[in-house]
Amino acid sequence: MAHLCSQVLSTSFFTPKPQIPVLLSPGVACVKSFHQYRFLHIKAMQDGKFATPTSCDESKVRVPHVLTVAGSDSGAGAGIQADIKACAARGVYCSTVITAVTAQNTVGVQGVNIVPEDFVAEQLRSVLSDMPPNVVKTGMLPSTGIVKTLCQSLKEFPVQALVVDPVMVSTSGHTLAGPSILDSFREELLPMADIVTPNLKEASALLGGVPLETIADMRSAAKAIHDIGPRNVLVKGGDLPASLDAVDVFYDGNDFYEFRSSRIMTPNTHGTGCTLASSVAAELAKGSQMLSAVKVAKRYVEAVLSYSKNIAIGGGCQGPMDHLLKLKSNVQRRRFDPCDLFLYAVTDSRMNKKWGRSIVDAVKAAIEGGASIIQLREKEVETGDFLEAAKACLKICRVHGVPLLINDRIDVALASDADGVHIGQSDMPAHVARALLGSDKIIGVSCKTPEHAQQAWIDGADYIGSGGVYPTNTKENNKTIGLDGLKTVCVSSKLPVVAIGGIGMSNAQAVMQLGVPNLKGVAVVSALFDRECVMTETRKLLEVLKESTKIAK
Ligand SMILES: Nc1ncnc2c1ncn2[C@@H]1O[C@H](COP(=O)(O)OP(=O)(O)OP(=O)(O)O)[C@@H](O)[C@H]1O
Ligand SMILES: Cc1ncc(CO)c(N)n1
Ligand SMILES: [Mg+2]
Repeated sequence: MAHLCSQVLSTSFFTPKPQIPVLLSPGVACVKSFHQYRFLHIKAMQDGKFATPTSCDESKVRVPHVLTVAGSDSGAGAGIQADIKACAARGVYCSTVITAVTAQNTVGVQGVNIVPEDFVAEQLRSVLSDMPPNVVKTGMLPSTGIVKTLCQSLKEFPVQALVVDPVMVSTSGHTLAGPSILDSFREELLPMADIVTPNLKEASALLGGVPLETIADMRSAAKAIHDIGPRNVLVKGGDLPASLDAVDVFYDGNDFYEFRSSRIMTPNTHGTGCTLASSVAAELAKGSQMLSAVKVAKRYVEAVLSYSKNIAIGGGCQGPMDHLLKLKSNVQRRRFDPCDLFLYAVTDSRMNKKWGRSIVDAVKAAIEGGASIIQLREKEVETGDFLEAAKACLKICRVHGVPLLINDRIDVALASDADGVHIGQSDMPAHVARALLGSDKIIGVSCKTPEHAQQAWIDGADYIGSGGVYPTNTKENNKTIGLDGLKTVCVSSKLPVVAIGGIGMSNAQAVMQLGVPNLKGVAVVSALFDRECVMTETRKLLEVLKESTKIAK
């Protein structure tokens, strides 16, 4: 495999032989010729950075850029709209040349209006002459004239890579580019392409109508299409009948690769092809080699399909996907609910060591016992180990819908994508933590006084922890504020409060019966973790807390 890969990487991407580049300033190059232009991109990619062909200003930041030349889909599942969203999701700037405007929805294609050839040429000139993209990706090219115009423009303004998605028929069966374009595809566009990504019907059309029904057929088709001239071919198997997996066949002229993912059972597959090709283009623009670009793109399509499998947009049977899953997963993260503070379990590395348990085992047991929120307070663990433990705990917490907070360590919270942090008065100020963590994460602050509570509210915290209510030996030199001190803080606090410090089975009821509405629960360390069976102790405490709320009512 390793040698196959190196074969692929060394032969598949660009044909021109490298020449000596003209470097005008370190890291940034002004380029004189087509070959130098391409070589600089290869070199920059090898160095992990790109040269900006038209700029010699070192202070400017390079942005990977894909130009998509495609049709507009009013339903926004495919076409230009899918391309922009896929590029945005992959962190790449996307400019657009629109070749046709389609009236389309989840039912089908109601109309197609082709943009005049000279206006496609004008859009191409506008973008290519002023803001050269790293990669051009093509979608719907509805006329021979438009294909020829594009090829002409690419000769005039060469780019690092050309990704051709030979869009012909929509999934609903409507013709988007008729057979008249096939000759110009075969004769002009495909020979310029670094990769072409036909689905089964398109591969068949490019080869004069051969039937394609098996993976073996897809391999033969990939080889035959490669003979037309593109450097790489990806025959997509989304529509392969009776296939449990979604299998795509990649051929680089030497080797075949099968990219497999499980087939996601969903009607929301409109635009998978556009999304895949745009994602390949985006990865190439960021500097990936072809094989890894295809691998990453395929994984992204699978993730988006899986994320979007149950979304309901439109009444037809071909729904769109939701490309911006990363943004959405933040937005849809369960918001902090003050009731989460009810039984707040705080881990302690010394106690875990004493009882011979891992952090993960301690967390698992507390959750099984009914803890409603977990805080990892690990003062004696190395950062790397803490991060790994946090990630493992997070998996368990997510399964049970229990939020996981990290004590003090904002870096560990960020790196593990934990639900938030709990910070003390001498840690990073809460407003700085808020700026670092963003609006979705939970922030709790330890407060002993009404002034602390007021500041926590101003700083954007979600809750406060108040104590020590009783003397405790888990925290040295910690002033005890007693039930009175707790009550004073609760009464003044605009935020929900969890009581902490020396609370256990014997005194939890007294705390909960203080009778202040924003006291939402108790945080405990020793009462759970300095015991032989964490799960049993958590269960017992939960019962005590439930009982005390009944009494309070
Ligand atoms: N149900 C599915 N589950 C997983 N992957 C899928 C599914 N359907 C398609 N794919 C993948 O999506 C990518 C696009 O393939 P497909 O054959 O659907 O292209 P297409 O027909 O050009 O798409 P469209 O015309 O809908 O934009 C491929 O990588 C394919 O394997
Ligand atoms: C505009 C447009 N481009 C591509 C496709 C293929 O999915 C589509 N349905 N519509
Ligand atoms: Mg399809």
